[in-house]
Amino acid sequence: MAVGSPMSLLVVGYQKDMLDKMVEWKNAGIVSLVGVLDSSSNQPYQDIPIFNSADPLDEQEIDIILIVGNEETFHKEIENWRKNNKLILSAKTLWVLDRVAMQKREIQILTGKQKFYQTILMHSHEGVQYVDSKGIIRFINPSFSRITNVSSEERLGKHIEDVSPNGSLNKAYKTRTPVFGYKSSSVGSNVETVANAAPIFVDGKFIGAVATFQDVTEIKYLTEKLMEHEQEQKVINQQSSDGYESKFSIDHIIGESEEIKEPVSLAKRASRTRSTVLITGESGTGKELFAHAIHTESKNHDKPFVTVNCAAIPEELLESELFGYEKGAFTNAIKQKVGKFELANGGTLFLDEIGEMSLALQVKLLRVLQYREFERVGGLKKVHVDFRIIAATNADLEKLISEGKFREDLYYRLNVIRLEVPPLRKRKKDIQLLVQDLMDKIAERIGLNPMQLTNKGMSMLCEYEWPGNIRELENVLERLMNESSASVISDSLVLKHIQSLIGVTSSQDEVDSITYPSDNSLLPLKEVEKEYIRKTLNHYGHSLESKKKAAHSLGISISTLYNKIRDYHLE
Ligand SMILES: Nc1ncnc2c1ncn2[C@@H]1O[C@H](COP(=O)(O)OP(=O)(O)OP(=O)(O)O)[C@@H](O)[C@H]1O
Repeated sequence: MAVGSPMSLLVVGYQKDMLDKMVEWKNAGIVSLVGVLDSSSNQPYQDIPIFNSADPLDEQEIDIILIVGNEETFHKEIENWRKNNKLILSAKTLWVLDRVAMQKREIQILTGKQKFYQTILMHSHEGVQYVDSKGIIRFINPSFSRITNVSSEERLGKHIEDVSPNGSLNKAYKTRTPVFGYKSSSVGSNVETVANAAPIFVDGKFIGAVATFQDVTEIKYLTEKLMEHEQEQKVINQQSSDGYESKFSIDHIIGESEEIKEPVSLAKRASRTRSTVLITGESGTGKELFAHAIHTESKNHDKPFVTVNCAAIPEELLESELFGYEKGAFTNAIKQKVGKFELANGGTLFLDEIGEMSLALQVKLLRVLQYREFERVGGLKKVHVDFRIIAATNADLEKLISEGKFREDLYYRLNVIRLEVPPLRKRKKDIQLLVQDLMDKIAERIGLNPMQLTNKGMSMLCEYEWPGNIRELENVLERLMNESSASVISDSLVLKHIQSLIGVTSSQDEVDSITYPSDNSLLPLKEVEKEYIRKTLNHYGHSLESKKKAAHSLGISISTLYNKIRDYHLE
C-alpha cells in the first residue's frame, strides 16, 4: 500500500447497508473497493464489481477483508488470507475501520487547512521566515526571497545564528519574546525592512519562532518626498504670506551727483548677475535702499527678498532665525520653524549690519555660502538653498578683521562686488533734490498739503554736514513740516532745528519735550546721548515696535539704536 493512498478493501458477502457505508468511505477516499465476493449474487452494486469466486482476485492488491456474509462459503480463502496475515474484519470489528476513517478525515481536514494557510503565506506580500525549536530555518516564502534576494536553497536547513545573527527572528528565537518594528537593511538587496518576530508556543511548549517583514524602501522614499513637498509648500506659503519682497527700485534712489551716479550704475550692473554684493557706507546713507533696488532690477525680482538685521536680533536667536529649527530642537521649539536661508531660496538674502555677526555664526554662514546647504537647528537633513547674498555694513570690516572680530575668509566671500554709498556731506549737490522728494513723501505719509522751503532755508539745510545722513535729514524735515503753520516753512524754524542739531539748543526745542538733566551742559557728550536715548526709550517703551519709533525719533537706524542700547547697557 502506497503511503497516503486509500486501503483496498474486499467485502465478503452482499449486504446493502454495509455496501452503502463502503461506498461512502470510498467517496471520502478512505478505502478503495476491490469488489464484493458473493457466490449467490451477481447484481453489481453501483460500479463495484461482484465476484462469485475468489479466483480472479490478486491477493497482493487486497489490504483488508471485511466479512459481512456467510463465512463458510469462502472458508478456504478466508483461512488462506488469515495465514497470510491479512487484516480480516467482521461487522463487529468494523469500528476499527471506523476509527481509521475518522482519523483520516481529520488528517484530510488538517491537510486542507495547512494547504490553505500555506497558500496565504506563499502569496503574502510580506516576507515570512520560520525556525523550529532548534533554530533551524524550516520555511521561507517567495516574498522573503523577493525582498532579500536570498533563495530558499540558501536558507532552508541553516541555523538562524549562522545566517542572520542580528535579525529580528534570531532575537525572538533567543529571547523567546516578541520583537516589534525592527528596522534593518537587507545585505543581499540593499532594501530597508521593518520586521515583527515572535516565539511560538503550543500548549506551553516552545516550538519555534516566526518573523514577518516588509520592504519599506519605497514607503520611506515616498514619506521623505512627501515631507520635502510639505516643507517646500510651507516655505512658499510663508514667503508669500509674510511679504518678503523688495520695496524700492533704482528710480527711488534720488541724486544726480557724480558720487551717487557711480554706485547707481554699479548697482544696475550687479542686478544682472547673482554675484554677492557688499554694500558699505555710513549709517542712513541708503544701503538698504540699494539692496532693495538691486533685487528689484534683477530677473529674480518676483522671488523673495529677505532681510536679516544681524544687529537687531539677539545673538542667541540669530542662528535659529537664519537656519530655522526642527520641532523639539529646544524647549520652546513646539513646531518646526523655517529659517531665513530657506525663505530666501531662489531670491535674495539681505544681511544688514553684517559686521555685528558673532565669529561663531560667521563660521556657519561661511559654510552655507560655500556649500549652499545647511541643517536646521536640531535637524540632520541637509537643506539645499540657492540665493543671492547682499550684505551691508557701516562698520570698517578691514579694521574688524585686524582686531580679530571679523573672519577674513568670510570678508572675501562677501566682498565680490563692492558698492560704496557716499555720505551726504560728499554729495551736497543732491540735498536739494532729496529735500524736495522727501518733503513730498512725508506730506503724503502724514497727510499734509505739499510744503516748501525758501531758498535761504534750503541752503541752510544744504550747508549742514548731516552726520546721520538721509535718515537724519528726513527726520528733521518731518519735524519742520509738523511745526510749521504755513505751507512755506520759515527760515527761523529751519535755523532753530539746525542749531539744535549742532548743539546750540534753543529753549523751545521740540525734541526736548523730554526733560534733560538740569546740568546737562556739564555732562560729557556720551553721557548726554546715553541719557537722551534712555529717556526716549522710557517715552516710547521697549518693545520692538516702540524701539522702531524711538529710532525714528532719534534719527538713527534701529540697528544703530540696538548698538547704543548694548554699548550703554540700557537694557
Ligand atoms: N538716494 C536716496 N534717495 C532717496 N531716499 C534715500 C536715498 N538714500 C537713502 N534714502 C532714504 O533714507 C533712509 C535711510 O536709508 P537706508 O535705511 O537705506 O540707509 P542705511 O544706510 O541702510 O542705514 P543704516 O546703516 O542705518 O541701516 C530711508 O528712508 C531711505 O529711503
